[in-house]
Amino acid sequence: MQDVLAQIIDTKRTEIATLFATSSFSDIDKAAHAASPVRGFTNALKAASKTGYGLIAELKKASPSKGLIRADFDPETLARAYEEGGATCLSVLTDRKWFQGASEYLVAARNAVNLPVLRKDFMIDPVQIAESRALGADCILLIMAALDDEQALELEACALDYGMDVLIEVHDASELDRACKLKSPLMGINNRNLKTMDISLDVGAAMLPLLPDDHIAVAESGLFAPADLARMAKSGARCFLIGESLMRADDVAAATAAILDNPVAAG
Ligand SMILES: O=C(O)c1ccccc1NCC(=O)[C@H](O)[C@H](O)COP(=O)(O)O
Repeated sequence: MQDVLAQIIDTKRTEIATLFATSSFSDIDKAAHAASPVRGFTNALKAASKTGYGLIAELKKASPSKGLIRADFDPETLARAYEEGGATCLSVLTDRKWFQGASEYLVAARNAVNLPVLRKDFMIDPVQIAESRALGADCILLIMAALDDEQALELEACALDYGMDVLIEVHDASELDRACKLKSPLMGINNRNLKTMDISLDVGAAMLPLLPDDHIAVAESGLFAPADLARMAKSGARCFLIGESLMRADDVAAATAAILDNPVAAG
């Protein structure tokens, strides 16, 4: 039995074959060059973390580990609530099979706000990078556990050529070593093991201090309360990626403000 990440990557191979059956790379590349200008994702996080926390708030309808997370999932409403609550950037899951996401959600969410947007999907081929820019994405995710060094370099170069930022994601020290050979300074430490789906904040606590000083650390997954952010902050993170805990809130704007521990925005 394959691990979860390997199964998701198999899905991506099938999706890419389907995409190439109907479109050429050059069609998608043209659309990427015609897309609306990028909003600076890394710069927004850098600016936010100078005075407080930077938050990447995730639109996540469902997940392999939790099933359906939010039934009344409306990307425009949720994006506006995140912006109102003080999020710095958005992350939108576009994978259909495993997360009940959609490319359309990214377009709708980005059009509803002024925040930079990460396309949260599983990138293994340059055509997905071009497609992400064509959809309007400002940043893409590269998961080191899903890529070899050559693939990571190629995909990062492709994203940077389109002017997008890249969030590199690691879960252990050997992935971090490999990630440090890339150019992007934005480094996510995922508390979730994507192969087993186990979550432990001990991962962030141990890994965050290992990041070189010229990198911007993003603590990802399993963050449910201000105390969780405080624990990651103690280990060096000023930026956070949060999905499930905010998606489950009745009042998403208030929950966003509250997890940032920002009483003004929380009203
Ligand atoms: O969320 C999952 O179950 C999952 C399973 C397999 C691969 C990736 C997965 N999630 C991606 C993420 O890491 C999270 O969406 C993101 O960091 C937010 O995490 P959370 O706040 O715990 O929803």
